[in-house]
Amino acid sequence: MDTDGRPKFQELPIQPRGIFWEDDFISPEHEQRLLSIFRNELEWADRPGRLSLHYGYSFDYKTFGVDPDIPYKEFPDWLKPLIPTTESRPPDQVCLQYYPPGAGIPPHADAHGAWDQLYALSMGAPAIMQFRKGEERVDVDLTPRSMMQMAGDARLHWTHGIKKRKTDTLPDGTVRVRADRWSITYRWVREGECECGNMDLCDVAQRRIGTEKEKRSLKELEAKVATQDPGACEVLNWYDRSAVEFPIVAGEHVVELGPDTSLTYPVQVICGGPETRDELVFHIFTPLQGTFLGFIALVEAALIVLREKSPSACEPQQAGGVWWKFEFPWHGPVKNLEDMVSMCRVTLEVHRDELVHDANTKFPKFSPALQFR
Ligand SMILES: O=C(O)CCC(=O)C(=O)O
Ligand SMILES: [Fe+2]
Repeated sequence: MDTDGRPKFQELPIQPRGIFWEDDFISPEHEQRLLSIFRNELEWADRPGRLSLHYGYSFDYKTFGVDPDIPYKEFPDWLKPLIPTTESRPPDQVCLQYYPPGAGIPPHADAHGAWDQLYALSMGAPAIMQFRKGEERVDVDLTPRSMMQMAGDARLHWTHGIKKRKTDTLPDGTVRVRADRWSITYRWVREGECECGNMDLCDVAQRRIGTEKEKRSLKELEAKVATQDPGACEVLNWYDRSAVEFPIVAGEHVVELGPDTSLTYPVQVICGGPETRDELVFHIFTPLQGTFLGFIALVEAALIVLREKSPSACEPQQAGGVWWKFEFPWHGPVKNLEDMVSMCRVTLEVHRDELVHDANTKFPKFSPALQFR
């Protein structure tokens, strides 16, 4: 691949096919200047784990395309020279991510329906990315200053992820300690539909077969939601495993899930208000129909974790106004529930009504106004 005169941008001779690579996309001096900007000039959320900042367009969950209502966020000056020039136009969405030691990203395939091309630039400390397909595992060392393009099989038919751990073991047995890593991922909106047909990984393929079931189950689910019995533990009973979609449920709060808005699932959580003081009502809304099966697994995994960590938290009478914080460092359809359970972070905060405001400030992501228009 040498479309713009950069002979170093070459496909790695490994499975999965489709990983194109360029070492030294930036110089060590350039990298140092960037790290200084990332460390000193950017505003990062104050919480542990992987953090993200977004540039360019935002994603609209209804159309699976660019959201015309969210203004385009110009690429900052430091970002402009880092844009790959191997595509015919600049990327539509760019995400800068910070991985402190121990942070990772669960195995996933970036949404096929929304995005076409995908590139990632690595900076700071190296980390091993694992590609997976069925039982196959392939480790790729994301060395600093390298630019990787995931195309073809690597993009569509294998998942990729970075284990959440503090060391990586190299092929020669050396144990390498993780340190701060930054990556920039670049995404181009897909024009047309993904036709890969991979039922495990493709949200388009899943949506196509899910649509029929959704229509059938929608009425029934609407009725269920209207008369639903409040209580967190009821959530699992709200859905019929064969049903694919919940109807839109009016709610007050939207929680961001996933590493960036492109891959974020909006979830509406209704907390006990004055009329439902001692009840916990937990509503889930996702217009991302194709990935909803994955989403159900996600919620299920979260609840398993939640029960294990604090069984009594599931008792509605103890709630009296509850803020649920679901943090899933995950996006894309779920294949492996075990991975999900080990990766998802669920925080349950119990508040009295008068503390709701505090919770809002503490977790600004709960505020729909801040996060989603
Ligand atoms: O950090 C990286 O290099 C890749 C992150 C990633 O897979 C993603 O954001 O989808
Ligand atoms: Fe990814």
